[in-house]
Amino acid sequence: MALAPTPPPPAPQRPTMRHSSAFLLPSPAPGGGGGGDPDDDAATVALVVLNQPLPRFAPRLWSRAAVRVCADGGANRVFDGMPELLHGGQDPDEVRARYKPDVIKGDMDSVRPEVKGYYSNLGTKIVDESHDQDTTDLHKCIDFIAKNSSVANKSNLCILVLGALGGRFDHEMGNINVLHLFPNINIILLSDDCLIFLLPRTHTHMIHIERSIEGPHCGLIPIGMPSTSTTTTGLRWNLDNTSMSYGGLVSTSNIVEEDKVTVTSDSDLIWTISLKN
Ligand SMILES: Nc1ncnc2c1ncn2[C@@H]1O[C@H](COP(=O)(O)OP(=O)(O)OP(=O)(O)O)[C@@H](O)[C@H]1O
Ligand SMILES: Cc1ncc(C[n+]2csc(CCO)c2C)c(N)n1
Repeated sequence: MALAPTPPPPAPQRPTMRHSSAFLLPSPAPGGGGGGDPDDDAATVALVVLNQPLPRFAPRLWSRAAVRVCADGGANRVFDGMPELLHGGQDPDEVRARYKPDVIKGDMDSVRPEVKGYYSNLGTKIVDESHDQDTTDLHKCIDFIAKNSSVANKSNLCILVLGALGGRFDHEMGNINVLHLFPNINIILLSDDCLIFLLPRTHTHMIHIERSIEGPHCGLIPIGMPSTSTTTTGLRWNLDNTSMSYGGLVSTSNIVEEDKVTVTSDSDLIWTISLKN
C-alpha cells in the first residue's frame, strides 16, 4: 500500500519587527519620537558620529539623542562641523558647548589633540583604545553603548550612526560588518543620501515608509550570507520565495510602492532606502 506523502514542515512563525524613519522628521510624528517602532514613543536614541562630513540633519538628531559618542576623528567633525552647519553668526564655542559629546572613543589616531583637550575640559569622557588594532572605531563605540552607557539596557534602543556611507569603501564595508556583528541591536547607518539597517532572519519585518523624507529607491541585499527564500510585499519588484546571493540575484534599484513594506527571509538581509534632500 502506498504511503501518503509527508507534508512539508510548516514555515516557521516569526514575530514581527517594526521599523520607521520618523526620527528624521523635522518634528516627530505622533508616537514617532524614537527609532525602531513608529508606535513606540519611548524609543531611546544613541548617536555615533564617524569621521565623515556631518549630514545636514546632525543637529536635530543630536538633540533627540540620549547619549552621543564620537568615534575617534568623528570628534573633529563635531568640533568643526556643528558651528558650520548652524551658521547664523553664532559663537563657535557657544555652539560647541551645546553640542558636547558624552564620549570620544577609538584608537585616537585621528582626533586632533586640541579637539580632544577641548572636550575633555568640558567633561567629555575620553576612552583611548589605541592598543586594539583589530576592531574599528565604530565597533568600539557600539561596544561602549552596549556595555557601559546609561542606555545599554533599554530594550527599545536605536543607535543612529552618522557618516557611515560614502567615502572609503573599506570603511563602508567595515561599518556594514558592524551591523552583522550586533544583529540584536537596532543600528541604523546614515548618510545625507541613504540609510541602511539589518533585517535579522529571526523576524518578519514591517517597514513603515516615511514618504516625505525617504524613497522611492531601495534595495534588499544578502551581504552576509546567501538567502534561499525571501518574500516581500510593497515593492515594485517583489520577491516570492526567491533566492538571492552575490553572484546571483540581489535586489538593487527596487522601488517602494506602498506605505508599508514587509520582508521575510531565511537569511539576515541589508535593507537600504534613499533619503530625499
Ligand atoms: N571615508 C569613510 N567612509 C565611511 N566611514 C568612515 C570613513 N572614514 C572614517 N569612517 C568611520 O569613522 C570611524 C572613525 O574614523 P577614523 O578616521 O578616526 O578611523 P581610523 O581608524 O583612524 O581610520 P584609518 O586608520 O583606517 O584611516 C571609522 O571606524 C569608520 O567607522
Ligand atoms: C586581518 C586584519 N586586517 C586589517 C587590520 C587592521 N585594522 C583593522 S581595525 C583597525 C583599527 C582601525 O582603527 C585596524 C588597524 C587587522 N588588525 N587585521
